[in-house]
Amino acid sequence: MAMVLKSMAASPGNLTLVRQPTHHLVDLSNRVSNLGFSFKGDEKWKRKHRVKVRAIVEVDVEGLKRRSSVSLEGTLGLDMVSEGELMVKGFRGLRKTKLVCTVGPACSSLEDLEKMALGGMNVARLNMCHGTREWHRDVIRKIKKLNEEQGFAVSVMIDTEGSQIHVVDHGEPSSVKVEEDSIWLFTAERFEGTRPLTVQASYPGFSEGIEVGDELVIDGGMSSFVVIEKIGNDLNCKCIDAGLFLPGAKFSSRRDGKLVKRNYKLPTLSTKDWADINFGIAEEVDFFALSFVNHADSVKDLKNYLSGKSTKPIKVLAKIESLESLHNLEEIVKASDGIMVARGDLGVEIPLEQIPTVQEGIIRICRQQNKPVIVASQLLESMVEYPTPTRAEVADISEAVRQYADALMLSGESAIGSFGQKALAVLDMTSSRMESWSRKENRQSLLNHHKLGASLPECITEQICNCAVEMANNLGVDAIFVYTKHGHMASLLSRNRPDPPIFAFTDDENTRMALNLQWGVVPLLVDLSDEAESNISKSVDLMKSKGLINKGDVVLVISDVAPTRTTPMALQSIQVKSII
Ligand SMILES: Nc1ncnc2c1ncn2[C@@H]1O[C@H](COP(=O)(O)OP(=O)(O)OP(=O)(O)O)[C@@H](O)[C@H]1O
Ligand SMILES: CC(=O)C(=O)O
Ligand SMILES: [K+]
Ligand SMILES: [Mg+2]
Repeated sequence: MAMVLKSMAASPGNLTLVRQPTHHLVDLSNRVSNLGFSFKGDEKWKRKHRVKVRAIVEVDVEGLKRRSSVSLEGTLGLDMVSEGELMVKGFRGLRKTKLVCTVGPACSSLEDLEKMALGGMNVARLNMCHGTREWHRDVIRKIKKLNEEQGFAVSVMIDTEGSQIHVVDHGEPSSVKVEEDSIWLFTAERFEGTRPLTVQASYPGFSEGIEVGDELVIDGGMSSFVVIEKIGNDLNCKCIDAGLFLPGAKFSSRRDGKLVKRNYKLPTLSTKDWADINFGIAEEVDFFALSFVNHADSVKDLKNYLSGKSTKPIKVLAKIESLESLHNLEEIVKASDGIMVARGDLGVEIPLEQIPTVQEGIIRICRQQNKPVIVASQLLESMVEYPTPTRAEVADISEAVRQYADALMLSGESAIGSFGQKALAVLDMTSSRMESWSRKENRQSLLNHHKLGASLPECITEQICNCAVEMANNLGVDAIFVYTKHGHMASLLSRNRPDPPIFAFTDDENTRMALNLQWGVVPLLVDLSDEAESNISKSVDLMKSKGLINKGDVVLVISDVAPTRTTPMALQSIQVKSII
């Protein structure tokens, strides 16, 4: 696969091209979104002078030569990665599945973050389990700087530490081998240094509800013990399945093969979590991912807190990673703005073989309830160390895409791995390939048209979106345009997983950043007037002038016009426009 930059011309002005694009083009395969163009100089100046910079790019994808003119003019409110991708791959080539990357020491420099953004990162995740607040602040500011100065639109997510009874410290910095029949003491006692065959639990009440004869399963099966004696809060345990003890290992307990429900009455949000939430509010992040949610109430509490405390509407995602959350799933999904299937900790709490069906069930409920859903953990675990994925990992990613998850997430692969960008490229390529393959199957029936709206106007909006997607698919239109203030119609369209991409025009920056997580939605930040027709013609003209839509393209347009003085009726419509 070869890519050659043919020619490039910049209009006069004090704009500086700071990097030659060829370097990115060569090593990042067929993603011409990875153009690597970046400009010094401030955004306002560029907008004011409507600077035009065009590059002619010739791409040789599997023997098929395509020539494209890539416009880097001012801003259409379309992020530069989507714009580049649209130019080269066309409407059908846009990836629908969104990508979330955990930022850690391996990718926290400005340069690495830029490469991740170019590689298709839609959302950057910061795990508050690690690093200092200063470190996180620095990363958030770098991402915002890249967005502002280089035309990216990467959203920021803060993932809380949460208060799970988790860590069992065995006193060693690395893993410890556990021999069959060896006897170990699990204690909540705090002591300096190490004692042989002794592990410290992080919480005094860790053994509550655990009885003699129960099984302790470490990290979902790394090793297993049977409880032979209970002395106060401490447990004497015999290893019945030899294996490993990793530092910070987690455990679940089972009785007669069934999980023992443990009710530690720990708050979902600890004091430290609340401080991290305040930090996220101050830094104006876009999402909070709430760890170890057990009940809808903790989601509601946080949402209430945010509505009083944050001027910016920050979305709250609930992480499903406990047995209890599965019992309260529907309520939690209803209360949240989105869900993360946190398979890492979930695999400690439930038998591993249940994860695939649980994942599919969660995705189905999320789609029914119209909430975006992220599939997380171990998607490309082997790539933390190796430059290629296992075939099983590629199959796992493909299955999550086929199940129509909104987003896929990298954890250690990007945070600490040696091949973070490559792992991102694997996610990108695998999901794009699976999307185009499964587009041929009509999966709309899977939705069973679960009715969401309670009031008539809500039902009308929902029906319009359902019908619009059916029409768009049947007509084979190139794109769907929707004009939306809060992103509701865009998400209702996305819920139906249409064949064409959904371009969501909004004048609200927060809506734009929130839509980054929704399947198939390309959010654009534009000025919207009360005049629906003028909004439509303005955006079509802009896209045409930038060569993003062409003569002969067919676009399905959904507009939702609130009543005004001149038009006292609310009007929702579907139009089909042929570009001339
Ligand atoms: N900011 C960071 N600083 C240092 N290491 C990090 C950071 N973020 C992630 N890591 C490392 O990457 C690994 C995987 O990251 P991740 O945060 O996704 O862990 P996780 O255990 O899956 O998440 P959670 O703690 O929410 O269950 C962690 O074990 C940690 O070693
Ligand atoms: C992502 C996360 O928290 C987990 O998988 O446990
Ligand atoms: K976390
Ligand atoms: Mg977790």
